[in-house]
Amino acid sequence: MVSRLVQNTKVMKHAATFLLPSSAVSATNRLAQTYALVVLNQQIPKFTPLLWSHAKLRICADGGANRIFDGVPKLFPDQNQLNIQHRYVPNVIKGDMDSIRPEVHQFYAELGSEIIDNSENQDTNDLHKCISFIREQTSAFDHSNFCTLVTGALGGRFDHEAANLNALYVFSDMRIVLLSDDCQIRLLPKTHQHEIHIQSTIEGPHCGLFPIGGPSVSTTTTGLTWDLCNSEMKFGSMISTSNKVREEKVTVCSDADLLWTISLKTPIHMGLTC
Ligand SMILES: Nc1ncnc2c1ncn2[C@@H]1O[C@H](COP(=O)(O)OP(=O)(O)OP(=O)(O)O)[C@@H](O)[C@H]1O
Ligand SMILES: Cc1ncc(C[n+]2csc(CCO)c2C)c(N)n1
Repeated sequence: MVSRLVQNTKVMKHAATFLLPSSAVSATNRLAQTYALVVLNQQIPKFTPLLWSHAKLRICADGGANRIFDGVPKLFPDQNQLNIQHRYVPNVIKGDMDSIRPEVHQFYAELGSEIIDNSENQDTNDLHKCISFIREQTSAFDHSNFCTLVTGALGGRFDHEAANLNALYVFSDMRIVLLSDDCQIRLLPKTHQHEIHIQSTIEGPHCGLFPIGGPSVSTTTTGLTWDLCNSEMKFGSMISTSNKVREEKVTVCSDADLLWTISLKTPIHMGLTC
């Protein structure tokens, strides 16, 4: 996953193969990753069941449990709603517990979800609490092979969105991908060069690359329509938005932590099997 190339610089590989059914990922294309899924309190993407099937650990952040309870059955309108609710039971529900509805709390508690009430902590949001938990659980794993997928990080209140982006920076040594129906966002830490393997059936072409934690004096890319060549980027000056992927592999090398975002398509296979 992390190989060393020129001048001993580590290369981190990225691929959104979690948006493909397991059967569609070739052995060469497959990154040996273990996934956790965190469901936040925003509309769940229609491919949530696919993420659920890939994940070894499924966590709802407080009101995220309502989203699974209400939202997953709606994705399978022809099926028995209660059966679906019994099939999608989170391992853990964690947060300050001011948003989960009492009947949802009771339903999942009876089905064995571990419920962790952190209402005493009003200094970090529920995504932060969930990722801290994942970090504790996975300390035995090689973090570079572990990836946390997050649904519902975008949309609605901008202070929530800002806190969710901040979580990428707070936990910059972990692989975390924020997902909505329309796009995905991940942090590319400056500690590595990056190779992003584009899954063109499900993502692109629109993409963006920019620093939000501090300026970049020098960023160089390949594989984009508007590549950067030792370019400076900062808010208040140039940032790369409405760019497009031009090749199956995009490379990024920067002196700053950058956010990478790419649009998502809606192919048939993202539709569902439950
Ligand atoms: N509109 C939103 N946009 C983006 N993320 C959201 C939004 N609403 C909720 N979330 C995410 O889901 C998590 C759980 O949502 P919940 O409604 O329980 O929030 P909360 O922690 O009680 O926050 P607050 O009390 O400020 O509303 C939040 O911590 C946040 O990460
Ligand atoms: C400087 C500062 N600003 C805001 C909050 C409030 N806050 C931040 S995260 C959170 C939990 C939301 O579930 C709450 C209430 C704080 N503690 N410190």
